[in-house]
Amino acid sequence: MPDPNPAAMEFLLTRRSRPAKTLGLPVPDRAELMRILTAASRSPDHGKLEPWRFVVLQGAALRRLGEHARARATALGLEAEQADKGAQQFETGQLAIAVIEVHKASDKIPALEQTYAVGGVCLALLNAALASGWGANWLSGWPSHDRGFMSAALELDAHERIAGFIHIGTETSAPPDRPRPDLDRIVTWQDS
Ligand SMILES: Cc1cc2nc3c(=O)[nH]c(=O)nc-3n(C[C@H](O)[C@H](O)[C@H](O)COP(=O)(O)O)c2cc1C
Repeated sequence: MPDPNPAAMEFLLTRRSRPAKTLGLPVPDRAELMRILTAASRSPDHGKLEPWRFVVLQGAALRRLGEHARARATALGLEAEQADKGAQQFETGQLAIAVIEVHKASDKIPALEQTYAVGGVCLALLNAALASGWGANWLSGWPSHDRGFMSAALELDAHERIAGFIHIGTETSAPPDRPRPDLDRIVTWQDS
């Protein structure tokens, strides 16, 4: 017989992100973040390769990433609007966790499965923050795909890349929910 957890199911059925730009102070302290990161790391991981790590970014560290994003935008010749889009999450954010995909050499586990696992960690991190009562938002943006930014701002090695920045903070406004997928369009049933 199933052993339901109605509170967990209700959370999953109603969970939603809060836009990063609406997140304010306070933010979780180190002890609470360790609990949230522990929950995030309790994620499916084929072959137990642990192909991820976290960089917790706050205050001056976030502003420094903003400066790196501006410098890369200039080096890449991006328009001002693009530069702003890339830099603003670091210039205005209070707390963000960079989830780093750390590719592990393996004869058995394809790289794509490691990428899927890290995506799962990002969602688990988002959900752990939301379940703890914080607002949270998973952002990427062009800097997260720019090798120059990855090297200069976070000193990532060639086998590492940014899976996402999970912003966490206090919700200051409650935007309406976004439309959700129509299950009738995406579910097929096969039983014969
Ligand atoms: C890999 C990934 C990257 C994303 N990057 C951005 C981003 O850079 N900017 C943005 O506005 N939304 C981005 N989003 C979408 C936000 O996380 C958005 O708030 C989310 O889709 C809302 O979903 P939820 O309410 O179900 O949590 C990204 C989502 C994913 C999965």
